[in-house]
Amino acid sequence: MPVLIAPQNTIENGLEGEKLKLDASLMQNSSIPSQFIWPDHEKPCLKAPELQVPPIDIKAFFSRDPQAVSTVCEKVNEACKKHGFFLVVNHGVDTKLIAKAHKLIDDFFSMQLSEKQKAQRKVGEHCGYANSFIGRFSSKLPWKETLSFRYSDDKSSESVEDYFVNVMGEDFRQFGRVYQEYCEVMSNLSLMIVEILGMSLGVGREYFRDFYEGNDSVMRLNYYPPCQTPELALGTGPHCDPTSLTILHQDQVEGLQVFVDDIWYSVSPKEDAFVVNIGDTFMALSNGIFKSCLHRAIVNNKIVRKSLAFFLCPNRDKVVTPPKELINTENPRLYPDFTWPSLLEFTQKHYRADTRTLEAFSRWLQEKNN
Ligand SMILES: C=C1C[C@]23C[C@H]1CC[C@H]2[C@]1(C)CCC[C@@](C)(C(=O)O)[C@H]1[C@@H]3C(=O)O
Ligand SMILES: O=C(O)CCC(=O)C(=O)O
Ligand SMILES: [Fe+2]
Repeated sequence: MPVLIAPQNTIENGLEGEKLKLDASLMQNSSIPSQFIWPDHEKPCLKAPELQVPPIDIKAFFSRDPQAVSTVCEKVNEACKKHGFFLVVNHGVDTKLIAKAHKLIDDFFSMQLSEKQKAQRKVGEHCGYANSFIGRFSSKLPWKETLSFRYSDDKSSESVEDYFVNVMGEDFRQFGRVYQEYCEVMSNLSLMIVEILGMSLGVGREYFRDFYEGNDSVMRLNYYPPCQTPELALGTGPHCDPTSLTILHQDQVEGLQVFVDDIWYSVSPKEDAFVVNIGDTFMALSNGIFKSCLHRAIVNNKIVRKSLAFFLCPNRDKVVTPPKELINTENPRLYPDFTWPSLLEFTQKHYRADTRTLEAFSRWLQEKNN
């Protein structure tokens, strides 16, 4: 099992750590540190064919017109059984809110490093600011900076606004308010999408909607600086999201690629659409019927690329177990019962997310329980 945490004395705290921080000097370098160079078999193809992902019309589905409902369910079913990616359009999310959320990514990541490090992600935790993930990985470092924070539907939990004020200071109250609103909208959109997934799997509208009420999710801002050698680096390496569902809004810079039938395809940005993909947790919940697939983000040598990623996660007490309708002789049980916090701990401390995460996690659980 690949060791996830780099030996602390080599990268994060040592001089090495400073040389690997993504900052102006590193971005102007014509040659990038070896820790950011991916092995030949994982280097990106910068020109990839376009993946045909179906646009799902949310408004049409909720019009309750039987034809619209059945068309949406057919498209979702086909896409999720094959690669787990689809687009959501006619979603009703305020375009001004999306624009504000993108603008604040620029505002945050253009700050001094010392300012950003007030939110520094701590080893073993998944929230906070990360710069090239030094101290997390010892090689194949992603060419990106990220800021991740928790969003909980439960009003008794710390709000996004309070998180930013506590971590960054009173000047970030409005910043936090924007992302609190954005996360609330994403959470509501997620519940509509899991209603559609329930109908597509034949378990009805309410099953997954009830499961994700009171969700305890993760919001992530991805910031990919220009890289002088984009053919050697990756903004985000090949992975499957361990979470349940990802709602991604790309800025208008190409970068997202999905691995389908052994070919890397690009999913081009569309301003009026969110890209939605199934994560490992929902794949387990659907007993493997809907797929969580390998994807990555490439970088370029000219312009910053940004993306907003909302990762739907169930409340910590929910047990991930498929509805009985999805278990039968043709579809025997694939994964053990688990809770999201245990899968999260596994990906944070023991395993770098890839296509085998759930299998490795199942073995880890078994060893832990024996
Ligand atoms: C709970 C999470 C862990 C990651 C962020 C969210 C959901 C996606 C995960 C991630 C993006 C999968 C690829 C590897 C990763 C390390 C990354 O590139 O950021 C993952 C995130 C993480 O572990 O911080
Ligand atoms: O930035 C992107 O387009 C994809 C990022 C991603 O896959 C992730 O953050 O999990
Ligand atoms: Fe992802």
